[in-house]
Amino acid sequence: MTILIEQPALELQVEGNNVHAEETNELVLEGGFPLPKDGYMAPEINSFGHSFREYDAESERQKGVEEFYRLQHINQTYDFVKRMREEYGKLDKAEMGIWECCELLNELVDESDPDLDEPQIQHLLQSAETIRKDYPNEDWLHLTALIHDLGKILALPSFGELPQWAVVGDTFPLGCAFDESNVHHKYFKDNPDYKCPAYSTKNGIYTEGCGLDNIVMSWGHDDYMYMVAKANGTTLPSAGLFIIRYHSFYPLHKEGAYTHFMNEEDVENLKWLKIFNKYDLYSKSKVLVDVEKVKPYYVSLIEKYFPAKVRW
Ligand SMILES: O[C@H]1[C@H](O)[C@@H](O)[C@H](O)[C@@H](O)[C@@H]1O
Ligand SMILES: [Fe+2]
Ligand SMILES: [Fe+2]
Repeated sequence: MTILIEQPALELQVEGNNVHAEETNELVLEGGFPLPKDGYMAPEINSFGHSFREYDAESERQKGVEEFYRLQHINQTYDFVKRMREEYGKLDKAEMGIWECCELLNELVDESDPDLDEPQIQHLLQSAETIRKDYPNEDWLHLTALIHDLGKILALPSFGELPQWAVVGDTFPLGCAFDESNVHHKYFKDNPDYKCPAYSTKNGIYTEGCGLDNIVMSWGHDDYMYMVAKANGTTLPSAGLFIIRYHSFYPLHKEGAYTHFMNEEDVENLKWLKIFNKYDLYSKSKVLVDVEKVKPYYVSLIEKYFPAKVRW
């Protein structure tokens, strides 16, 4: 069922290369989900003058990004992920609040990202502030955006200082064939799993429709943050947790690969992930957010959805 509700129009806002088109005045309710009509006009080029996620274009970041994917594709194996899940599942690395964690990302620059070379705290706030403008009433979505990349602390010394190939970049399932839509797919041929017959068919060790929850994904900030949020009893809705866990799974949400593993709940949650993705990707900009100015709002959301101290 689709219900149309009148909504006040928002003004046109232009910030650097981010343009928010005038919001349409209709809010579409589909199966209980309020989905504003496509109001966000994404910029066409990134801060380096290229299209977003252009992995082959010659740019100042291209070489480093490709080398990143070479290492990631060789080293992420089924056994490696199992070990990581066990180690980080202990949540014995630190105790701290969510905002404190955001501040730790002040220093970290993501080597896998062709579109942004700013510290990660800026990316968190840029995506949260952009989605907040278009979805003012979905506060869970603002908080989801704020925390979706917090798992990148895995690269910091007190969290094991994992190499970036074990922290960032797009994610993909292990235990089945690597789909060709993965960026720089060619480097998988040097992954030990590539030669393992049990992992080389379309379904591999899984069955169709088994649900993404049963799939072993490459290890990184997504699965780690999902683990942390869940084990600490967050009250974020299931769509928020799904966004956190699969936002780097571009082969699925952008290319439509691996969709045969989804179950009904995944299909519902994927709708929100696709919305979120626009803000995650296209909000990347050289125009920085004033951290102190927006802090009180986000601290209030953290209090609503998380305990004061979180185990990491
Ligand atoms: O380079 C990006 C990284 O910055 C993101 O945090 C991750 O979610 C993406 O999937 C990845 O490709
Ligand atoms: Fe991410
Ligand atoms: Fe992100």
